[in-house]
Amino acid sequence: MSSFLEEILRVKEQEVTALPDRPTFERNITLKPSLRKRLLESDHLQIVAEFKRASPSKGIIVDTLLPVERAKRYEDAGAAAVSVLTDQTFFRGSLQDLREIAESVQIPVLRKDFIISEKQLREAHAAGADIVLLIVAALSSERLAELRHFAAELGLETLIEIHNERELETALAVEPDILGINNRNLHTFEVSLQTTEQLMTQIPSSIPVLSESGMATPDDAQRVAIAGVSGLLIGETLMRQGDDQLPGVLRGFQVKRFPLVKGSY
Ligand SMILES: O=C(O)c1ccccc1NCC(=O)[C@H](O)[C@H](O)COP(=O)(O)O
Repeated sequence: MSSFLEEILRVKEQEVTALPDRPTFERNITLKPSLRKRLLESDHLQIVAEFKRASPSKGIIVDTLLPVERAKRYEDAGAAAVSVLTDQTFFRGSLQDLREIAESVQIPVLRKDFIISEKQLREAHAAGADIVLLIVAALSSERLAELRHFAAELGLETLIEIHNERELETALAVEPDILGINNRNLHTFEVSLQTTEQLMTQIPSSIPVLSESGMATPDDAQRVAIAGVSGLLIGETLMRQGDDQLPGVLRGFQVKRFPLVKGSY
């Protein structure tokens, strides 16, 4: 395990210990339409647009945007879902960001965090998330299976994230709703789209795949589209766009899928 991941998991263990078994608030909105379904049915790459103030690799990205305002702009620009980083210590996010966004948009909302406990899943559900991230590198295969199962019981879709072949095997064993290939190396923070290109050769076409991290231009989207992904998870590039530029930039990433899905020929 990378030392960064070890550090973040130490902090998560402490946070989880302090969490109540059951959230002190209840979900007050219904679940949104399935992202998995949209990924499977669309003939263009679908964009999961991330609300990301800061990151371990870049420090502060932008701290002047309001979560609800930006999420609504993502939705208006055609994003398929909003990803909300809820980690405070390393990404300056919060569960409050997620609650506010989930109450304000009609597209599904992903809780992007380092989830290691059922408590966090209950909390995500109560706050209004529709999808949760489970990172294979952060969990034993047994815990991954338990958390995946519990998320399904709550009605949450799972985005199961991998970085390499070994993690792919573990992820496939738990039948992910959506598979995420993260192009960012957790040891060096370097980003390489080759990670997506290489792993896509081993993934059955029945599983919708998001390529995550490092998407800067439509050429990047085209590259991973050719490899066969169904969508992209994009944070920094979208966060850095002004309101006027955002729709055009987001549209630029919505390139045609390969192989073209049934009905789109
Ligand atoms: O973004 C980071 O620096 C980072 C470092 C270590 C673990 C995770 C990290 N980011 C979480 C993500 O997966 C990204 O926020 C997401 O894929 C979007 O990436 P990008 O488009 O490159 O902002």
